Amino acid sequence: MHCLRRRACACAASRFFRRVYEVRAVTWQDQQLPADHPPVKSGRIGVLIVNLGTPDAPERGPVKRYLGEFLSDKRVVEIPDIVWQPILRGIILNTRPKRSAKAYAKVWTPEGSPLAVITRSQAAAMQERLGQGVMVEYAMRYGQPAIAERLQALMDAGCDRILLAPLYPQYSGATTATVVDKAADALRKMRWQPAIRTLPPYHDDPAYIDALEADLVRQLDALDFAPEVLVLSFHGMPQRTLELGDPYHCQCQKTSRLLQERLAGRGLRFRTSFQSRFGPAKWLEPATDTVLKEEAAAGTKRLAIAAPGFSADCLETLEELAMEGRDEFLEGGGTHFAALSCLNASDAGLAMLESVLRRELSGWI
Ligand SMILES: C=CC1=C(C)c2cc3[nH]c(cc4nc(cc5[nH]c(cc1n2)c(C)c5CCC(=O)O)C(CCC(=O)O)=C4C)c(C)c3C=C
Ligand SMILES: [Fe+2]
Ligand SMILES: [Fe+2]
Repeated sequence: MHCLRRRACACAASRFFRRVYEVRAVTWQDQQLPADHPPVKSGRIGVLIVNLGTPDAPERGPVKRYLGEFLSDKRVVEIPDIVWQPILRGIILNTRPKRSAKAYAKVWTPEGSPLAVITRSQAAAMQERLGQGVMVEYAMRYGQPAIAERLQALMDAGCDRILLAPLYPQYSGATTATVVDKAADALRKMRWQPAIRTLPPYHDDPAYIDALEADLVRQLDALDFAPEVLVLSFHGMPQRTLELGDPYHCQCQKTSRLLQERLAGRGLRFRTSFQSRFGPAKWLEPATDTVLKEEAAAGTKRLAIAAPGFSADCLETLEELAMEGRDEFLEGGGTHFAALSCLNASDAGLAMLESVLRRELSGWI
């Protein structure tokens, strides 16, 4: 501190403190920046859209890397490392990647994994709709583009207020919370942090229910058959997470109830179910595959299925529901099956995203 005040002094400590002082002085005294100083933040607003993540290619190696990161997240698999890591590294990562890569190959597009392609187009559409006053980026919780890197990109562009928007309508520790944790890991390392807001779950938001209603009605009306049953399938979670207080199950049930109220009067019967069971523990029930088999066995001939909890079509909807689910239902005796698309970058979906983002940005824009 002594050398800071004696600006004529040329000792090393003085040179160091003078440099620190000059940088701080930008805000304190509005002095000129040194030529090599990084750009000073200029008070822009950023939005970081985040989804789950997906492998870089539908091949064993990239799928193994992706699953290794995903399934090592303690928010996703809540088993102590000493027990879980040997199972994961010794068994799961030696068997599952090959099988999952085959499944990914069935849904892969020339532009890449559906989840990545759709998330990218949602971010581009939000940039267009929110205008130049807001900078929109997207990141993935697992894999690329990484949250820390895109947060830094927003800050480098001058954003000092950032809305972190995990695109999960229903909150769960394994999805929403782990995105916030990962962003916090990056923020923890920053001297000068941006102000952060997070997008709350929007499972019962009228804008979300409106969008689902409009998009599902549009798709149901375009079918060449009239379904008797509409299955609303949500991603599953271990039953234990519900018992420990995770609100995910209740939020799925609420979305389902609100949607059924909107679609009442269309002559449909509704089933709510949970898909993608993983491992031997008990998961939320009823399981989607069980419901499809039950319906077929009970004589239902025409069935449609939608996945309202997924903001973008992905392996779980395009392969598990639209391919495996179809086979299960038709092999059981059903005659007509339709897997309806997620909101994706539909007009209804984008209007809903814009509406929830604008609400969270209020006071900033
Ligand atoms: C313990 C395992 C898993 C939990 C818990 C889990 C929760 C969960 N996942 C999603 C959304 C998605 N999951 C996707 C793929 C996927 N999920 C698991 C396991 C758990 N998910 C695995 C192993 C996989 C990979 C595919 C496979 O090998 O079967 C995807 C699709 C990703 C893609 O690349 O397309 C999404 C989306 C939610 C919303 C959720 C909890 C609420
Ligand atoms: Fe999953
Ligand atoms: Fe519940």
